[in-house]
Amino acid sequence: MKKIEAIIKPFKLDEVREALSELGVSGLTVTEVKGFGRQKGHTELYRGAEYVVDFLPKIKLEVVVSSEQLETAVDAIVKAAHTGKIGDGKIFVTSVEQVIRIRTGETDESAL
Ligand SMILES: Nc1ncnc2c1ncn2[C@@H]1O[C@H](COP(=O)(O)OP(=O)(O)OP(=O)(O)O)[C@@H](O)[C@H]1O
Repeated sequence: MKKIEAIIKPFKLDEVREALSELGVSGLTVTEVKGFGRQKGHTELYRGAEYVVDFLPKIKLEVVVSSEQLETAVDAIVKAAHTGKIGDGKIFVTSVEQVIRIRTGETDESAL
């Protein structure tokens, strides 16, 4: 199993969530975060306003998928979150050792 951590532009969240739902992804976690990438020192447009980039609001989306689903899920996120403009975000993939559904005690793929 793999955890995909995607830092995306906030206004892209609905599109990304929809794309993942279409793949049958049944759960995910979203956090409001702040960050910067290479654009530091430049300006970025956020909700119509130009910001001199310090820390910009971003969404961190975490989703754990089976290893077989990884590539399709990453592709879907990239496609949905892409604008081609600076600050589109980044995706980090890590391995997950164990998943447990607390209510039923199911584990790993059955618990996703
Ligand atoms: N190396 C990193 N480690 C942790 N978080 C990162 C890293 N790089 C980027 N991020 C996070 O991803 C967000 C978006 O990054 P961003 O798209 O600006 O990266 P970039 O490499 O500068 O690419 P681009 O040229 O498209 O702007 C940042 O605001 C930050 O929250």
